[in-house]
Amino acid sequence: MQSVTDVPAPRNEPVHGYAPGSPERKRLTDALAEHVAHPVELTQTIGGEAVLGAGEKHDVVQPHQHASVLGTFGTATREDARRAADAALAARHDWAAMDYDDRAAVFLRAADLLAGPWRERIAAATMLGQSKTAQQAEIDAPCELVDFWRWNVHFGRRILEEQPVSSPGVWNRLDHRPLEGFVYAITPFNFTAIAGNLPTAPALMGNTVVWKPSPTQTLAAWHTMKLLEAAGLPPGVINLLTGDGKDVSEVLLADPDLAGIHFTGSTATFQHLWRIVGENIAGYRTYPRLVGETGGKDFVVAHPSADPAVLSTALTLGAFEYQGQKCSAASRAFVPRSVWDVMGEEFCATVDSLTYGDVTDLSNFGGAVIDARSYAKNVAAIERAKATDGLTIAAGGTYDDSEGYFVRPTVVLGQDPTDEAFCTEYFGPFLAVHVYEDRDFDQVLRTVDSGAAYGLTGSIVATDRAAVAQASEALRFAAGNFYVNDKPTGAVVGQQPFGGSRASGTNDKAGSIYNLQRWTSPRAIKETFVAPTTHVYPHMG
Ligand SMILES: NC(=O)c1ccc[n+]([C@@H]2O[C@H](COP(=O)([O-])OP(=O)(O)OC[C@H]3O[C@@H](n4cnc5c(N)ncnc54)[C@H](O)[C@@H]3O)[C@@H](O)[C@H]2O)c1
Ligand SMILES: N[C@@H](CCC=O)C(=O)O
Repeated sequence: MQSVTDVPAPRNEPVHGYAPGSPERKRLTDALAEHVAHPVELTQTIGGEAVLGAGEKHDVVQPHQHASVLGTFGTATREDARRAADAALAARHDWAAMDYDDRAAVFLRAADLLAGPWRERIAAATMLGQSKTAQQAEIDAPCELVDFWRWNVHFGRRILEEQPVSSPGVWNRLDHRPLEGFVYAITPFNFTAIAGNLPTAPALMGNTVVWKPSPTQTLAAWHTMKLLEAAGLPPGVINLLTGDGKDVSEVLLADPDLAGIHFTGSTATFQHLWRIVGENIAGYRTYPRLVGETGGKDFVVAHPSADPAVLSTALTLGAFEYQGQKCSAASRAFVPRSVWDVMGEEFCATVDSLTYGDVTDLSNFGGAVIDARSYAKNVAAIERAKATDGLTIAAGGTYDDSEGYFVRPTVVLGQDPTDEAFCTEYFGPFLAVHVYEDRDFDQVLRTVDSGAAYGLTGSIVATDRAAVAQASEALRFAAGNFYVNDKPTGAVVGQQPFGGSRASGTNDKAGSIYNLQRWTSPRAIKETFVAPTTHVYPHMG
């Protein structure tokens, strides 16, 4: 049982601007130079020990300059996976028995280290390894990861506080136990904060974890692991394995002690993992908790009353920040003809003016897409658009991978809102726009709702309040995060709990009380102070 004390009040980490001449800009450029000058051996952490993955070796490169190697890892083997699961199970008893405050203190200290002395090291690793600009890295890690760690401690405490009523002579309690076994955290390339949150949220609630980050995010993940160790995380609580995870899953998904999967990534990968768990279901000690936040085909719908400047900015930022590689990125837009006539041309010119380049040149708006696979997928989408009747390239449409995986921000006008461009997640800087007749707003809302399998984020841009209310109701199940007169990206922990349903995931809202609840298995305890000593009821005479 855990005691309940006050924890520090959470607050959102302020976002640094890195303006020319600022001290944080100097620290950031120093950190960038340090990473580039010293490629690292990206070891795993198993039971607190640093060991190189025993399998095939891979380089982590700068996507905007793919000849530049930042580090090398070895793919985790089945043996590595076995040792990691054993280490997690060995650490489980002591970690679960530790008071909540002691566990929380590790993550609060990690948050303060990241907000302070580790800030630029992790931000620079995120910029270089994942091709993020200073702004995009800043809102990811440090800021969002600091927020996850601080807010989770606050939410976890609220869960412990949740206790039943007691009737006279009886004391009822809830013991918020961790799950029985280990949690398998599998994380995506695009957010260092998500990668850091997925293993630590279950750990805060007393679970021990095997963490498998994305190969292309390994540099920042490795530094995050080192930061957690510096914050006092005991050996074995989180065990980091490198590589693509295929062999790891063969071992861990077949383990009777698999107690949960904390996943963020594509819909296809999550469905694959779920399928294997389903096949193995009779072999587990307990039903594994499956928490997965997955893909999106996020919409912006404009009403004829929309402010053209608000719409244009929401589309530019929503679709093209971080090269469209946010699960929340606007990738389909529905714009009334009267509004498009006002803002369409200027919007496309703005998109064509966006600079994508080397992210160490802080004047750039964006960088490259993550790797050759993503580049090929986006090139294919652009070429298909060029070759398809009814689709027209209105901005961008070019690409070049000679130095980095660069795809120009691309706007495609589509007459048919059911075309593939309006329902497939390309996960790149590709925005499909359908211009509709002003009178067809009702029909367009139905098309948006049924047009894609996902349900992650979306926006309505309108000044007419009745239109906002109509869209909010018509699109109630089309997005787990719904925005009014804003871009559909940029959720802040503690302010807009994040996640979606349908093909976008289990909607357990990362960085919220709902998510942390999934990592506990409450035990109800009833204690009777003066216990009955007869089985005879009054009515029995
Ligand atoms: N909804 C959200 O909150 C959210 C947030 C970020 C990203 N995403 C989604 O993530 C996707 C992009 O990320 P990605 O390209 O890293 O996704 P991905 O599915 O390719 O990979 C995600 C993780 O799964 C691992 N993986 C793949 N197969 C595996 C297996 N058999 N066993 C174990 N691990 C395995 C990968 O190595 C990686 O670590 C997009 O679809 C995006 O929408 C969703
Ligand atoms: N939470 C982020 C998206 C995470 C997915 O990539 C946002 O709201 O933009």
